[in-house]
Formats: sequence, C-alpha cells, structure tokens
Amino acid sequence: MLKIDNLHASVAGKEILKGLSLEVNAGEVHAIMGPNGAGKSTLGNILAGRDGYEVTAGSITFDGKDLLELEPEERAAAGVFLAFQYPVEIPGVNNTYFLRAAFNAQRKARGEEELDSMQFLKRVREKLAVLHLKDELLHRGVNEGFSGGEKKRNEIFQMALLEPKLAILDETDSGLDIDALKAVADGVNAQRSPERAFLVITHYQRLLDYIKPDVVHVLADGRIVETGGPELALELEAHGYDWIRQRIGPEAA
Ligand SMILES: Nc1ncnc2c1ncn2[C@@H]1O[C@H](COP(=O)(O)OP(=O)(O)OP(=O)(O)O)[C@@H](O)[C@H]1O
Repeated sequence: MLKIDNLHASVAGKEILKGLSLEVNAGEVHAIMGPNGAGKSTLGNILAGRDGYEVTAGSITFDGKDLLELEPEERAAAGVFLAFQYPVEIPGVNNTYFLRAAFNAQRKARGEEELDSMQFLKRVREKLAVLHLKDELLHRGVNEGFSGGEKKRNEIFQMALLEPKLAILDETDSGLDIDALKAVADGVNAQRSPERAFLVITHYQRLLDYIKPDVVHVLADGRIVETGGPELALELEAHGYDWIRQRIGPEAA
C-alpha cells in the first residue's frame, strides 16, 4: 500500500530525512519509535502533504500512485489521514459542521454521494459510542477549549468518521490519562481491517500493549535504523536508544 524509497527531505534548509525507506502493506500496523528530533513528525507531515517540507530525493508510492504529485486534499481523498501531534483549534467553526464538510469533500472528490445532516448524524452517533467522546464536544468550535486528551480523542474520532486507508497517528498517546489511552486504542482497534494500514508514531511501549503492532521501526537521524516485531519496543523500553547506537554504530543514531 505504501512504499517509501530513499526519501531525503529538508525543513528550513536543514536536511532531516536522510534516505528513509519503509514499506507498509494493507492490514498492517507499524509503530515508529525513535529519539526526539529524529524526523518522525517530519515523515508524517510529508506523507500528509503539509507545507514547508522540501523533498530533495526519493519517492513515495501510495496505492500505486506517486503520492508526492498529489495535493494535500487529493491525498486525503485517496485515503491518507494524519492525526496531529498538536491538534489545532479553529475557534468559531462548529466541530460537527467541520467534520461533515471534511467528510463530504472527500466523498465528492471520490465521486460518491454526499450525506445530508441526518445521515451524517447517524454515522456520528455510531462512532461516538466507540470513542466515549462527550456529545458536548461536537457542538463546540473545533478543539476550542478542549483539554489535551479531548483533542487527541477528537483526532481519532475524525479518523473513525473518515475511514482512511492509511492512518498516521503522531504521538496520539502523549498526554492521555489511562482511560483516554484505552479509548483511543479501542478507536484504533475498531478500525483495524485488511484494507487499512496504520503508522503509529509513539515514544511509549505502553500504547503498544493496547494497539498491537505487526512491525516496529526505529527512526534515528532521518533513517529507519532497525526493524523488528513488537519485542523491539520492549527492548527499547528496557535499554533506551544507547542500545541501538551501540548496535548500529554511533554515527547512525
Ligand atoms: N519548521 C522548522 N524549522 C526548522 N527546523 C525544523 C522545523 N520543523 C522541524 N524541524 C527540525 O527537524 C528535526 C526533526 O523534527 P521532528 O519533529 O520530525 O522530530 P521527531 O522525531 O518527531 O521528534 P519528537 O520525538 O521530539 O517529536 C528537529 O531537529 C526539528 O527541530
């Protein structure tokens, strides 16, 4: 589904990704771990098409298409979703209205019929139940005055509504209390399917107790330096990144 080959990318003239390669098949959950500043968010942002990143070499193929050729909204319509590390507030824009506009824009781009407010509300109710999101949050401005955990749940709620093919979660677990962590994990697990893939960026093995990854990667200094199964996350938790540096050489991590 997703093939990233030798990706090099810069932000503000500084090279951040330095030959990153990664392949994700439909139905798989891949966790990406790595030290601060390694380029994890940069990777997520580049996949979603966020401004300010310059790809200087390499390629990204998604569902057979050249992803880098697509505008951010075309990527979204093709099924790419990014849950932000720091969800933005859009004061004055009603959350439900925003979600329906995003949902229908994607349907329209795919040549599907748009849902009216009643049909959309029915869908909202189904998804709300899974995430245990308070009804009241639907009627406020997008993320306006939401607590950190409510913002993260709202991101997963958006994901559940949009039903992307590739969902990228950028530290969705940071700042969550244990109930919110479980609710977010339930939301993700409910979405797992043979047609859908997840890239889960996290610092904590704890999340991976609830969302069981098929593959764990370590991203360090702009490249994937180690790939393994769920046991790799446990080893990182036990030994830290120095352990990886010793294994792969100090210049690489
Ligand atoms: N707009 C920017 N201008 C300058 N440098 C930037 C910009 N955005 C990102 N960077 C730099 O790129 C590097 C990688 O950042 P990125 O956010 O991708 O790391 P990360 O692996 O997600 O880190 P963390 O675990 O701390 O979230 C960092 O050194 C960061 O300071």
